[in-house]
Amino acid sequence: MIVVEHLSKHFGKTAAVDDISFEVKEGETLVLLGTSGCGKTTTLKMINRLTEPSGGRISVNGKDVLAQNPDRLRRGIGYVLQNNGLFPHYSVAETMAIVPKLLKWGQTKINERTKILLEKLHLPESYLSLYPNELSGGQQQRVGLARALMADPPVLLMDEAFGALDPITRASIRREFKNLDELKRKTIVMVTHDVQEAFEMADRICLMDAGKIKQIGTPAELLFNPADAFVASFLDDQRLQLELKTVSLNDLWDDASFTGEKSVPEISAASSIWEAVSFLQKNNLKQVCIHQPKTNSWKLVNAEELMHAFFTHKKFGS
Ligand SMILES: Nc1ncnc2c1ncn2[C@@H]1O[C@H](COP(=O)(O)OP(=O)(O)OP(=O)(O)O)[C@@H](O)[C@H]1O
Repeated sequence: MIVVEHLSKHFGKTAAVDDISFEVKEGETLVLLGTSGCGKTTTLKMINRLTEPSGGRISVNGKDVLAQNPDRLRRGIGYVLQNNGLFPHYSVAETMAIVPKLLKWGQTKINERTKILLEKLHLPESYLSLYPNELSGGQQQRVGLARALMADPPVLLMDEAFGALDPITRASIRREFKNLDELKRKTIVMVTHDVQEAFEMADRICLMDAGKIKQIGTPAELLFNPADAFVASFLDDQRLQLELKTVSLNDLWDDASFTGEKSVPEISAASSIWEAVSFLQKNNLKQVCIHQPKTNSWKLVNAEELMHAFFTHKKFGS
């Protein structure tokens, strides 16, 4: 879907992006992760030509982006800006109508799509007349996403989309966004410097440093097969939490000695260990029943057995 080949960007003597190549498959979420100044935003902005590359090639859906009219290209790629990027003098309704108007949609179609997205993003219709300064950070974030989704673009670029939010709102909004059906169908490239966020949102992570790619792979690959010492140490501070979020109940299914028994409450085997333990804690439960949809079977487990299985799991246990 998106193919980046030998892409570079120099600002004077600074090589902001230095000969990087990667692909993003259709429907995949790729997270560009790395410390401040490593070239994430510059990479993202070259995909929709807000920044012109110094060298290399990018194609979206088989078409070279440099061969396309930049305005037309951008109308087909949703973009959620750092700190929302909402225009202060545009109401929510006007903000959501920006791209549809460029695409010459009629007012009825704009109203219909606006209504659908407000509902999906849990924004009341009464907000349509409000301006950004009348909205909370979380609400602004929802409007920023709604604006990017109006024309239902197949590709979405998100730059530190949750950056301006407090940690609790940030975690709950990104969980909500991850489960939005509108986002599940899209090819997404997302920039963040937040490791936990990257691990929660990504199908694959592209870890960058000083304009180069250090490793690109699934969260589990980066955690359990780091390409080098830089990758390992980048994740070290938060390793335990990341492992608990990455290893699923499915991963432990075969070698854990849980009791096979059907009961309620139930949790899917696709859930992470972190989700299972949080579920037990939040609901003040001693045991939870794991459901394995593939074989339609169940296993009963308590928190102690779960943690024991996690720490003795053979494939991981770094
Ligand atoms: N317009 C510009 N002019 C000059 N230098 C720039 C410009 N944009 C970015 N840079 C430089 O390029 C490098 C990469 O910047 P970039 O914004 O891509 O990093 P980043 O990883 O997204 O960082 P952050 O998370 O802080 O946004 C930095 O050294 C930055 O100072």
